Amino acid sequence: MSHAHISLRNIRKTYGDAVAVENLNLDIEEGKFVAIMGPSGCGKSTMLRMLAGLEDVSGGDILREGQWINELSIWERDMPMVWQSLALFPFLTVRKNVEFGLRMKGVGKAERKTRVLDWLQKLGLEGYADRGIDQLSGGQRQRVALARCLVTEPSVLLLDEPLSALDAHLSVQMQGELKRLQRELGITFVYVTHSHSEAFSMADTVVIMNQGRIEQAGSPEDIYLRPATPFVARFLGGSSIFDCKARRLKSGEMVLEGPDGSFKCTGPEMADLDEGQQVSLIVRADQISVTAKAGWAENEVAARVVGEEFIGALVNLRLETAAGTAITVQLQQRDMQALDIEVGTTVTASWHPEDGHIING
Ligand SMILES: Nc1ncnc2c1ncn2[C@@H]1O[C@H](COP(=O)(O)OP(=O)(O)OP(=O)(O)O)[C@@H](O)[C@H]1O
Repeated sequence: MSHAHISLRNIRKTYGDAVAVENLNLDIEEGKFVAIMGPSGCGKSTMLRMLAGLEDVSGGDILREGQWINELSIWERDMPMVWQSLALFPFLTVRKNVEFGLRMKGVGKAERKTRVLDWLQKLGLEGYADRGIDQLSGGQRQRVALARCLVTEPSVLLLDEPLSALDAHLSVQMQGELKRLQRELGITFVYVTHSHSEAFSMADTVVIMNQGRIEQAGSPEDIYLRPATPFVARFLGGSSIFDCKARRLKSGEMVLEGPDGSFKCTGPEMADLDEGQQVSLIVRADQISVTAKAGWAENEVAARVVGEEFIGALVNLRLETAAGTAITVQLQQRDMQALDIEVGTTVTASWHPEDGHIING
């Protein structure tokens, strides 16, 4: 029987009466980059700390290559963790910081020296070996923290928001370096982040958590194109969510009806709907068009412009329907100028029936 590299089975963590993680099941394949996302307090760090052995589980099993590892110590698990605060020793040099893990493992002096130099080189730190930690930039410190974990050549690395203390430019640079290292070394990365761009640009699998549970786990494309729950669609942002009920017309065609009108959808999910079934119709911001006049498209809704945000060449236009549904539309700046609209203007938002995505509930 083949086993996932790491499996979490029905993992639960409680602190007194408070439940931090509940019924959490996840299989992580070897050499994959798994990003864990979710709102603050949803249990991301707790899950990572349980994997690392920094926190006991209250229930469930952690398996590695099919072996039960719940009771292994941090050192025996060999899944080091890099986190935002880095936890470097400020009184030791870069070289001594990186060497630390090898000393703990009882690696001999000569081998320690070679391996430390090798990793300092791999991370572009060879000129900094004898510097103190306080003489380094944020990005250099981040690399020292990574080198300190990677020098022990673990097959799994746990990372808790490792780039969140860096400025935007450095963070993007480190994202590229992290992904390259992960791919070249074939290490499994379990990476907690608040940043959508970090998760979606680097991960093979994105896991979205909510209130201690997993809402959806899948490829970035899957999660982006096919959010499984209204929560995931809301969490990712950039989509409009219409509450609807399925209704069969006299013609036999199924439509989606709600406070914002009656909409057509040609997605494969339509065939499985029952009359009266409650669904959420999700339409991405880049799939919605805005026109000044109505009567052009199959799916249309009138909405008032309530805000606009300029992001480089794009504009996020925020609209609200008479029923109070929030609609987000992404436009090119030049298209926005051609529309000649402002906050308070009423416009028509429309989309093609094949562009809607249906979620139960
Ligand atoms: N030592 C603790 N004692 C009591 N409650 C805790 C403890 N550690 C975490 N919690 C609670 O467990 C829940 C999950 O916390 P956790 O730190 O895992 O969330 P998170 O998703 O990592 O949040 P953030 O994104 O803000 O870092 C929270 O409600 C938190 O308050």
